[in-house]
Amino acid sequence: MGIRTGEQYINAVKSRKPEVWLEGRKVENVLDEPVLKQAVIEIAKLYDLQHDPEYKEQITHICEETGERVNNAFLEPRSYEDLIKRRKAFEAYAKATFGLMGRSPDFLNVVLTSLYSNAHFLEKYNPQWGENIRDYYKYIRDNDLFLTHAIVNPQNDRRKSSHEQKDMFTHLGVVEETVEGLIVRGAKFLATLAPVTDEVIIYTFPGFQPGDERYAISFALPIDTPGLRIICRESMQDGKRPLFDHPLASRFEEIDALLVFKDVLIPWDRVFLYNNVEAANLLYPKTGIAQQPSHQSAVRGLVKLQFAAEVAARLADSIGVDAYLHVQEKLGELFQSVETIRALLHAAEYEYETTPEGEVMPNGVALETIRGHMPNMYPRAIEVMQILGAGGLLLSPTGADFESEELREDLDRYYVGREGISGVERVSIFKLAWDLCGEAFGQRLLQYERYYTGDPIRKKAIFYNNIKRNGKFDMVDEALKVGQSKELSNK
Ligand SMILES: Cc1cc2nc3c(=O)[nH]c(=O)nc-3n(C[C@H](O)[C@H](O)[C@H](O)COP(=O)(O)OP(=O)(O)OC[C@H]3O[C@@H](n4cnc5c(N)ncnc54)[C@H](O)[C@@H]3O)c2cc1C
Repeated sequence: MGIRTGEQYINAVKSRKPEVWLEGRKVENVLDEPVLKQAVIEIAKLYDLQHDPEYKEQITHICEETGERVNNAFLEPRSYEDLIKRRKAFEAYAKATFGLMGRSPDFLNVVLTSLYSNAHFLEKYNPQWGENIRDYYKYIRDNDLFLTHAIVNPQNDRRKSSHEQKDMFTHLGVVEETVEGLIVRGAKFLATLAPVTDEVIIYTFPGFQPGDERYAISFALPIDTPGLRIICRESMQDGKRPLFDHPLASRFEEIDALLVFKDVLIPWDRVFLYNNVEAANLLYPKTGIAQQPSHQSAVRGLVKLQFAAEVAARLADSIGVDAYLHVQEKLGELFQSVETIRALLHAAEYEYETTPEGEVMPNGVALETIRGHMPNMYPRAIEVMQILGAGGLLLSPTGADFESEELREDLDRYYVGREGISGVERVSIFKLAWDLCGEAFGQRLLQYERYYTGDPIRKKAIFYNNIKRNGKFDMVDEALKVGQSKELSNK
C-alpha cells in the first residue's frame, strides 16, 4: 500500500475498538472524545503531508523492495546522504507541530527500522525472533501504521527488580507459554498517544537481574487486542477550549497512558524476545534503538527549542522590553542554545558512524550531548519566557472578551503593546507563551524534554563512564610531567 493519507489513518482509528479509559469513563469511540480527536486531526495532517507535492519528495522515497512510496523514517541509512534525507522528513513533521508532538509516527518507525537493520542480533538468540522483527517491520512500513510504545515498568519500588516486587505481575511478565503464543500479565508505561495508534510495541530498558527472565520480553500487538486496557492520564485540556485562548494546548495535547495487560495472548510470530536476560540487557546497545531515534528527537527538539526561543523574543518585542540589556542577554542565551543544538546535530550527521553491516548512524557522542543539554536548555527557555512575560502572562482576557462590544474599547486601549502592536496581537502572543510556560500542557512538554527517553541523570553518568572514565588523562599527565621536572630541577 505505501504511504497513507490522513483520511485512511482516520478510517483506521474509526475501525478499531481499543479498551480506553478516560477520567473514569470507558471510551466508546475515540473520535467522539474532543481531547483524543484533536490528536487524530494533527496526526492525520502529518499523513497528508506525505502526499503534498511540496513535501512528498522531502518526506518519502520509493522502497527498493516493493516499488511503493514509503516515509523516509523507514529508510535504512547507508550513507551521509541517507541521513540528510531522513532528517528532512523529521524536519517537515517537527515543523508542522512546532516540535510539540514528540511521538509523531516517525519516532517509532525509526525504532522499528533500527530493529530490522539489526535483526541479526535477535537471530543469534533465536532465528524466529529475527524473522519476526523483519516481517513486522515490513508490515508496518508497507501499511504505514502508527505505533505507540511502552518500555518502562510502573513506579512501584524502584529499589527492587521486577521479580522482587510484592506482586509477581505488577511489572509486565509472562504467565505461561501456550501453543499459540505467550500469555502476558501486568503493566507498562508511559504509552503516549496509545488510544489513537494502530499498534503497540513493547521492549525494555537494560537492567534485568537473574530471576527477571519472565519480564525480559519484547513483542507487538494491534492496539485493540482483547485484554489490553489503556488507562489515560488526566487530560490537560478538555479539547473544547477556543483556539484563540489556547493556540497550542487546544491542538497538540498528546495523551499519555498506562497499559495494563490482562492475560493477553501474544502470538508467537509477534514475539521478538523472551526469557533471556542477556538479550534484553543488550537490546539497546546492540540494535541502535537509542541512537537512531535520537536523530528524530534531536531534529524535533531543535525545532521545539527554536520555537520557544522565538516565542520568548516575540513576547519581549511586543511590550518593548527587549530594549533592556538583561533581556537581550537572556534572549541571546536562548538563541545560542538553539545554535548549539543545531551545530551538534550537524556534527552528528557529518561525523556519522558505520556498523560492520554497513548501517550508518549519526554520531553517538554528539547525539548524547544533545540529549544531555536539552533537559537544561528547554526548561531555561521556559523560565526566560516566565521572567520576561512577568505579570502580563497571568492577565490575558479571553477571545470572548474581545468579542464584547462593551469591553472592546478598554481591551484595545489597555492591552495595546509597543507601537504597532494592537491589544489583540499582544494578548495572542502572551497566550501562546502561556500555553508553553504556564499551562499544565506546557509543564508536560517540559517534563517530556527531561524524560522522554530515559533518566537524563543516569544517561549523563553513563555517557561519562563510557566516553571518558577510562583512566587516561594524557594532557594532565603531560602538564604534571613538566611541572614535576621543573620543581625537581629547582632543588
Ligand atoms: C511526557 C512523557 C512522555 C513519555 N512517553 C513515553 C512513551 O511514549 N513510551 C515510553 O515507553 N515511555 C515514555 N516516557 C517514559 C520515560 O521513558 C520515563 O519517564 C523515563 O524513562 C524515566 O523513568 P521514570 O519516569 O519511571 O522515572 P524513574 O526511573 O522512576 O526515576 C525517578 C527518579 O528517581 C531516580 N532514580 C530512579 N531509579 C534510579 C536508579 N536506579 N539510580 C539512580 N537514580 C534513580 C531518577 O534519577 C529520577 O530522578 C515518557 C515520559 C514523559 C515524561
